[in-house]
Amino acid sequence: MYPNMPESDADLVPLPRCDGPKLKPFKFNGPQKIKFLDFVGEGSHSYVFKVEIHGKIYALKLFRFVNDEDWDGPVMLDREDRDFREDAQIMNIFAEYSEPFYCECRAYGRLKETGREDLTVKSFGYIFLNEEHERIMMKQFGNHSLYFNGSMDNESSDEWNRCRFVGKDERAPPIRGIVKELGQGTENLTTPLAKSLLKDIKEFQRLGIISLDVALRQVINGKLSDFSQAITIPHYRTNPELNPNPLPPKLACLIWPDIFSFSSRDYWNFDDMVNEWNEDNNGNIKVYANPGGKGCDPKHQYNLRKKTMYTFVDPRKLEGVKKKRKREMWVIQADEDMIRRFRGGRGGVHLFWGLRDGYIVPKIGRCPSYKILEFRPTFCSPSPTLPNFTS
Ligand SMILES: Nc1ncnc2c1ncn2[C@@H]1O[C@H](COP(=O)(O)OP(=O)(O)OP(=O)(O)O)[C@@H](O)[C@H]1O
Repeated sequence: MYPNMPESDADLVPLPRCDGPKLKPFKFNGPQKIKFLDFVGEGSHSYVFKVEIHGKIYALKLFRFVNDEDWDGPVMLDREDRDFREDAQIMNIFAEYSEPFYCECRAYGRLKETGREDLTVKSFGYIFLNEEHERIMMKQFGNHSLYFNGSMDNESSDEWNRCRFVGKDERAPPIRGIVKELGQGTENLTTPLAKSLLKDIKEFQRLGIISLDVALRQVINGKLSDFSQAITIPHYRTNPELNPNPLPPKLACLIWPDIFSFSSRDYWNFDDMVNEWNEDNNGNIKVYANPGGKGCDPKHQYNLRKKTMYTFVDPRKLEGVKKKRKREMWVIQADEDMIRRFRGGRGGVHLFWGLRDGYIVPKIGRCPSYKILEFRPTFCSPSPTLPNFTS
């Protein structure tokens, strides 16, 4: 699940290995040589440093080995008695799509392959920090109480998270990092910035990248810059073809409301960001995704007469990578139950997932919306075919 310490450059393959976009390794052109200059910031998944490599300045985001309950893997999703934590194979199937480091690799991979790196701060590839640099970094920034083993505010008391998957040589897996352009955060939301961020959210979604954790603290150089929770298509949450083929229709039907919920949530978070800014700063920014910034208040978001709900982009269509782009909203038929689930702006329909025959599948018995979906097959919407990025 966590890559082992590489024995040579040949081990540094584009990651993750699962279907979909990948990030290449950073090119050191020789042995790893990083000069740590400053501590820049931290988040729930990482510590970020200002570093110098070959005379150039970068931001280096080093990822924690977050607790299994805190990422979209079998432990968080399944919540049943069976303990997956020590099963590297099972953990890996999910991790390659959903563990924070891989989430970020996949999102950056998609931006690169589609030529849309302009949407965020530039990434120059991933690194595995070698033991010498880890020692130097921990010593140099000891005053920041760096703790990589566990989630923020919930650190594991021992090295278990990281060290349960040691390689043949018994060495702990390396700390994983992504080298990025060093930028500047902002505490100031303005109308032009809000407009530009809203436009960017739609662009990310058209490229099949959602769950953007939209918040002002994520904005670097005027761009959303944290993809540690991003879902990038193809993903088991969005693509039935990653599941047993053919996926029984009643399972395929379960998939899209989940992704509709994630897609909408990016806009609710955007509206929250604007509302919070206005409240805290006596501001008057009027840029909202949903009418009046009221999220999923049915009065605004739904046309109750026609019983439709919408979000702005169907990310599965990957319109952003096509030559002729359609700018259609994603409009769905809704029933009272679905509307009830979205009411209040934070709900939606989310699935539980599990493993069957090595594939990730929705768990029927645990799916709150199973009944609705089973009896209303019109809710099914086929997953579009993925374009071939290499052609
Ligand atoms: N490229 C960058 N240039 C300058 N500062 C950065 C850069 N990337 C991140 N930072 C700083 O580091 C902090 C943590 O980064 P980031 O939000 O990417 O980490 P995270 O662990 O994924 O956070 P979160 O808890 O929001 O998911 C940011 O809030 C920001 O202050």
